[in-house]
Amino acid sequence: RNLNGIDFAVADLGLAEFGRKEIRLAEHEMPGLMELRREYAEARPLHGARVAGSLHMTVQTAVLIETLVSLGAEVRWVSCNIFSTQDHAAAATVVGPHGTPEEPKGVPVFAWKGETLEEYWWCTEQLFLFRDENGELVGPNMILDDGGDATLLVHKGVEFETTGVVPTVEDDDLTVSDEYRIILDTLRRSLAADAHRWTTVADGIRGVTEETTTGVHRLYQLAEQGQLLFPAINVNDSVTKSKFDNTYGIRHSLIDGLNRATDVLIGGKVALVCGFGDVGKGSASALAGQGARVIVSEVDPICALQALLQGYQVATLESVVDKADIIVTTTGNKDIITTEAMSRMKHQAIVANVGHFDNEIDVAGLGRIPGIIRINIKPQVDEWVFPDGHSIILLSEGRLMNLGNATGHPSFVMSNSFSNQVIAQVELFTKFEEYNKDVYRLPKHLDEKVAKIHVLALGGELTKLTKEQAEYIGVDVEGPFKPEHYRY
Ligand SMILES: Nc1ncnc2c1ncn2CC[C@H](O)C(=O)O
Repeated sequence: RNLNGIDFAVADLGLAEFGRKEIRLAEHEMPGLMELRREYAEARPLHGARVAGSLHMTVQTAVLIETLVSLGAEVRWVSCNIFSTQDHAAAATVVGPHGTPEEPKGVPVFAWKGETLEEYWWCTEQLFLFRDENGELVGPNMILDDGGDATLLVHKGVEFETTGVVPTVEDDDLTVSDEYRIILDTLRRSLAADAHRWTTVADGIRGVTEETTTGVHRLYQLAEQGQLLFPAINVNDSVTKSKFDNTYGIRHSLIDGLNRATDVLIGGKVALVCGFGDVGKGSASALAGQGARVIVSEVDPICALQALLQGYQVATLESVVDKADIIVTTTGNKDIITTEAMSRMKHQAIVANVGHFDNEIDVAGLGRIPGIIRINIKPQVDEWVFPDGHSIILLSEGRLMNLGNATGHPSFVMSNSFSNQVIAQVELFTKFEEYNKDVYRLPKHLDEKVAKIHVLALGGELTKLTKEQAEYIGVDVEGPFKPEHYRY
């Protein structure tokens, strides 16, 4: 739809008032973003920026978007997951703080909870349709990505425009996901309409800032292959992002998701956590905190040793999957939970994924088991009954369940992550000539700056180094306090 010159596709603009109330409450919990608004209010460093954002359209993201706008940016937004949008936040973002549902004054958003995959990729295409002052179509000059889907569309678009052809895949080729077929169809239509569209878009992009582990992995792969079309800042590996959001965010939202989805008692149960990275660590501690007996599976001996020394049993999935009541995947890898594993699970075992993509659990394979029955309990909660009568309870169809079954990480922890996003957007937009087509991280002093805002917001008191102490450990009184290789 288009109202007052703003194009958008959201569930219901009537939810905007409710969304605005929750955004206002969230602002109080997001001191990093509010501090950056104050600091940059004069300079408006993002004036002229056209930011295409693909990141879960939640209340917290609405505060991020309105921070980017307050720094001068023009923004278009989609969610990066078909279940993660909070419809009232999407509505409030379109209406804006000073608009009304009849006369919106906010930001174009194309996102609603429960999109089909076709709708998801249609939304992602809308992201790139900015208009200049003459109303002419113009692309974004910045991407803010979470998982890399927006970046992927541009890169695949350029790849196929270069070769002049979009590959066709056989209908019975099971190695190609339904989702990738939709991406190919999207780009096939795009090439037919304009064979230079994505090349033109890519030429106009100064850089991308990437939110999450999985998206960052994709960027390093593109950079290694020399195929990265523009500079990238890896926001995920700011310490104040991955050591906080990934660990303490999931510690809050995994339990939230399990409780809203199943209300099952977690205490006394056996919980299998696949992966003991930043997300696995937060997941394990949350489940242990509820009284579950936590077993961890890991490929990396260092993470496995950490799990053992924190008191968790470390075993292979195959050896314990028939004893687990709750199974959570956090690996960022694929094919972790196979149909064979699910066929051996306890009756009504709960299967949940908190990795970015849905390929950790073989949901497509589950649907192909002869005689399998899917019983929808409620949105994003399905019971899958096997021919032998046992069933598993699969959350959010194997997609991110903390956002699908609950509302994702809480505001305060997202304030850390999104402060890094805003700083990274300003850095790349204003200094893009200083960057090559490679992947960068923010300097440590900015990481410490984000941390300091949030320490003080929680009433923490920082101790100051004396000049002598600073010299003794070879740092500046004001930091950075640690060498690059320090691991926190
Ligand atoms: N509340 C949230 N708003 C936006 N994104 C969220 C929220 N909770 C988790 N995420 C996912 C982003 C996270 O930083 C990641 O790494 O994927």
